[in-house]
Amino acid sequence: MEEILLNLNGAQREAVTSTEGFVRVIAGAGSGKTRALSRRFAYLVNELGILPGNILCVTFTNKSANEMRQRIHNLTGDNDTGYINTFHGFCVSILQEDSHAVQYPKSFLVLDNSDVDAMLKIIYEERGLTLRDMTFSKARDMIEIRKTQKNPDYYLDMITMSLDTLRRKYEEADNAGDIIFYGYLYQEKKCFGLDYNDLIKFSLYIFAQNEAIRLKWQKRLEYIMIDEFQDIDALQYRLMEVLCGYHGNLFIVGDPDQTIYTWRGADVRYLLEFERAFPKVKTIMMMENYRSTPQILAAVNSLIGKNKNRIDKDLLPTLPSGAPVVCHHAATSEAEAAWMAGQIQALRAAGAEYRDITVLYRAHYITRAVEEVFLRAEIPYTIYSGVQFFGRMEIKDALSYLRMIAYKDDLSFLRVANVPRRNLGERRMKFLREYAAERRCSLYEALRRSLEDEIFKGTKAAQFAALVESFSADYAQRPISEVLSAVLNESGYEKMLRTEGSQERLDNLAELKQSVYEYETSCGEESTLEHYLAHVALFTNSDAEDARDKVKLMTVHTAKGLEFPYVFLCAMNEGIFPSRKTGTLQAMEEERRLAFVAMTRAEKGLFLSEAEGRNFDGSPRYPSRFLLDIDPGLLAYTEKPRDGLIAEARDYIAMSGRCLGEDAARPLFSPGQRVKHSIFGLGTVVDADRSKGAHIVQFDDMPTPRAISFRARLEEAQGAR
Ligand SMILES: Nc1ncnc2c1ncn2[C@@H]1O[C@H](COP(=O)(O)OP(=O)(O)OP(=O)(O)O)[C@@H](O)[C@H]1O
Repeated sequence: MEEILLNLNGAQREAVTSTEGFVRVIAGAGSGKTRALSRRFAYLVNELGILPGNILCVTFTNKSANEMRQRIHNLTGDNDTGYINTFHGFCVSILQEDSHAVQYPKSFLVLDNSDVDAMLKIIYEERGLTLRDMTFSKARDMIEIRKTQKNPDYYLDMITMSLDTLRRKYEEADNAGDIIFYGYLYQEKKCFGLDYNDLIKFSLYIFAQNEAIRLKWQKRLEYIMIDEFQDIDALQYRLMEVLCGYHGNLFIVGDPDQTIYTWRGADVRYLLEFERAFPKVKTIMMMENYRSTPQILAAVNSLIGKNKNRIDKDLLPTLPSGAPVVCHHAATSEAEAAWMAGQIQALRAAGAEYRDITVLYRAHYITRAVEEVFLRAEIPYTIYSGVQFFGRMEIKDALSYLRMIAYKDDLSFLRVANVPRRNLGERRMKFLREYAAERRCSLYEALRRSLEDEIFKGTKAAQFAALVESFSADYAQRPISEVLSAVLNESGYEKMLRTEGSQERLDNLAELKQSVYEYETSCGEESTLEHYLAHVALFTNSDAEDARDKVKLMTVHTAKGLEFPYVFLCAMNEGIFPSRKTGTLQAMEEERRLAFVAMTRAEKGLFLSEAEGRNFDGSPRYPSRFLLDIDPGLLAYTEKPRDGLIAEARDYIAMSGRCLGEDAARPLFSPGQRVKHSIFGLGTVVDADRSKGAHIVQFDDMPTPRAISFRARLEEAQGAR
């Protein structure tokens, strides 16, 4: 008993030992939620003698489920760790046992995105649809929306209709939306496949239809615990309600400030209104933070305090004082990365390991500059979310186009000849391979010589050859950046990505173009295409060995729930973080929570940075509003942005704030209040006009009043005229 409660504070002990009834823990970042949750599991098993198989512990990701399983195994020594899983994972357990109730076999398939795409491909081919009718990514979204919102009862078709009837429904569909939707349902049923929505819907259906099965699960789950409750969605909530319906022992933990999945249907109200939904709810608050230094906590409290829709609560420090939060402004992304590299080397010199250091960012494409600098500085790193920049499909494709122009080699040919589709499939490739082997020439040469052959009728082989020839003829006289842009355009490659709706890939290509441009401007005479290709080859080959001591690079979403001794949060610029896609006040608050999640990952050191430069659309890059949100007294600047830049940034933010409707919520100066303008000096507010977005001010040194836009900052002033 003592061991289980060892090193827990009062609130944590209470959370661990309050086993019966409905318990809600509202906890701050780093306040030991995970510790409390795993100890509670151990307490139930070791102290109360509950069987692990009668406990359900729901986590947000598979990764945290694995970690939780490990922790609980260490605490209980029991190999049976019960149901520790995500909601979807748990539904797989339900269906593996009870899918017979819907006439599905135990061996049903759980579908992932690539399975869905494969099904879409069949439907498009069968019904003559093209990406012009709907891109795959749009089709996947459409299916998701129909399943969750428009046709929430769709699963009844899957369960109750015979395969033939479902097929007929698909065949009778006459518009792209219906064809794709019913085609997909048919394909799913045909292979007994279930996607994430189906897993929960099917489980709920079985529970609703079959009381015996429902009671079996309800009785089995004597205790239910749910982590990251702030990100629960409606279906998951419904499932939870059913599952706890017999014993009524439900324990939930969440932090409203860490809601970052609203865009996927999460609803923080389930956490905030929990006590209204269930009887006799006990609420425990955990605000003491054991992770970060008081300096880091002061900065994050200052940031999250700027969100208007939140319960006011500060994280309370428990650790001794540490280093100040460092903030750096750089002239370019490269300079920013170089600064980070310098700081990392300094941390190493002071005794830190590379593995203690993590670089966080909002969007994948940010890693390009960081990776280049780290490679040069020989800082070992590993990317946790997604693929390394130069290993990404679209980057490899784009570089292969360049190589095709310069070298016409077989590898590049194989990579791009049929991307986008030119009808050069396996049969024609085989023909080229045989031709090339016989005549000892390259595949491209083989193609060029056989363009007239019957086999290439109806293909775009001739256009491809013409493209390569025309670029080969004059690339040496053109800047590489221009060649790259032109070839991505004329080859149809970018168009293909646009039709697929792959915005992230397009962003990555824009980043590649930017890097080529920087390479040209910094290399002078040496900047030939061949030189450039040799230069990037170093990056593409660099993912070989896997030593353990490495700096980690990951997106903020991936970092959820993790902690690291030193955190670098980079590219803190408007348009990146907050993302340029942020269109509403709510979304902006979610971005701020995301920044909060990022910063609260840091234990000993937090380094914030941003760089001037241009966005992909050519607009200037400003420091992020999230940096400006933090009380400047809490940041130690190694290099501060110019005052002019900060003023421009504030203007920009004020303007974009108006688009978000921020002004509607902004407190105004009231008539009679004294204010100070940076140029006009002291004055008295006559009126405030929201529709005009301006205060009317009578300045002391002016004969008539002026309307001063909300964009200009007026400061509160004391003293009568
Ligand atoms: N009572 C305690 N005394 C000392 N250290 C603690 C205590 N509780 C938790 N910790 C430590 O504090 C850190 C944060 O704990 P944990 O990871 O459980 O937090 P969390 O609430 O899940 O965080 P987040 O929501 O930010 O991901 C861990 O390093 C943990 O070991």
